[in-house]
Amino acid sequence: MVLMEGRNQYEKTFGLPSDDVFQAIYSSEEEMLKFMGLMNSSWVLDGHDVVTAFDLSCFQRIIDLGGCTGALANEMARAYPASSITVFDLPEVVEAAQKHYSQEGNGVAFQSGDFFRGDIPSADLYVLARIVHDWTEEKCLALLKKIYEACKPGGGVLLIEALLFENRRGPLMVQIFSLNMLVQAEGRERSPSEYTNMLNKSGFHNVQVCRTGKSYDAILAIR
Ligand SMILES: C[S@@+](CC[C@H](N)C(=O)[O-])C[C@H]1O[C@@H](n2cnc3c(N)ncnc32)[C@H](O)[C@@H]1O
Repeated sequence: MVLMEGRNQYEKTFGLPSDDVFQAIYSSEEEMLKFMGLMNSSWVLDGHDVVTAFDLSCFQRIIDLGGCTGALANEMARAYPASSITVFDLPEVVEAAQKHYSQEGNGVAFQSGDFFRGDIPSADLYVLARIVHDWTEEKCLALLKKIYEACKPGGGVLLIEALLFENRRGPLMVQIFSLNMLVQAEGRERSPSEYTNMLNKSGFHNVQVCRTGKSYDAILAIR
C-alpha cells in the first residue's frame, strides 16, 4: 500500500494523523522515549565525523533544530568549545531530554518550540540533522526559508543526512533508509543536487557537500 500510494499509512492503520508523524509517535510517552533512545545512539558512532566534516569554529551561536536528546549537540560542544550550542525541539521532547539525557556542565542549552508553527531564534549556524529527510519538499522549503530569515548575515545551515548517489542507485543502506522514511514519515533520502537545489531556492548559497564515509554526510550552505 505504501509503495502504491507513495505515502505512509498511519491514518488507516492507527487512526492517527498522517501529516505529522511526531504527533503520532509522541502520543505515548513509552514510544517517545524509545524513539529518543534510538536517535541518541546514532551519534556515538558518527557524531564526531559529521560535526568536523567542516570547520564550524567561526559560528558563535549554533542551534540544533530538532536536536532531540542533545547527542549531536554534545559532540558539537566538544568540537567547538568556544561556541554556544542550543538544542531546539518540541516541548515534550525537551522536557524528556532534560530529565533523561542532560549532561551537567557541558554548556548545551535547551529551548522548546515548534519550527513550523512558531518563531525560530536567531543564530549564526542552524543544524538540521535527519530533519529534512522527514518531510515533503514543500515543507522543507518552508522551513529552510524561515531559517534563512532568522539566520544572521554570514551565518549558515548545516544539513546532516545520508546522501544518495546522483543516479539514486545506491548506496543500498541509504535506499533502505529512504524506504523507511516513506513508511514512517512523509519524506525520503535525497542526492546532493536535490539538497543543493532546495538550499538555493531558499536563498542559501556556497553549498558544499562532504561525504564522510560513515552512515551520515554533511552539507553546509551560507546565507
Ligand atoms: C528524525 S528526529 C532527528 C533527531 C536529531 N536531529 C538526530 O539526528 O538525532 C526529528 C526530530 O525533529 C523534532 N521535531 C519534529 N517536528 C518538530 C517541530 N515542528 N518543531 C521542532 N522540532 C520538531 C522531533 O521531535 C525529533 O527530535
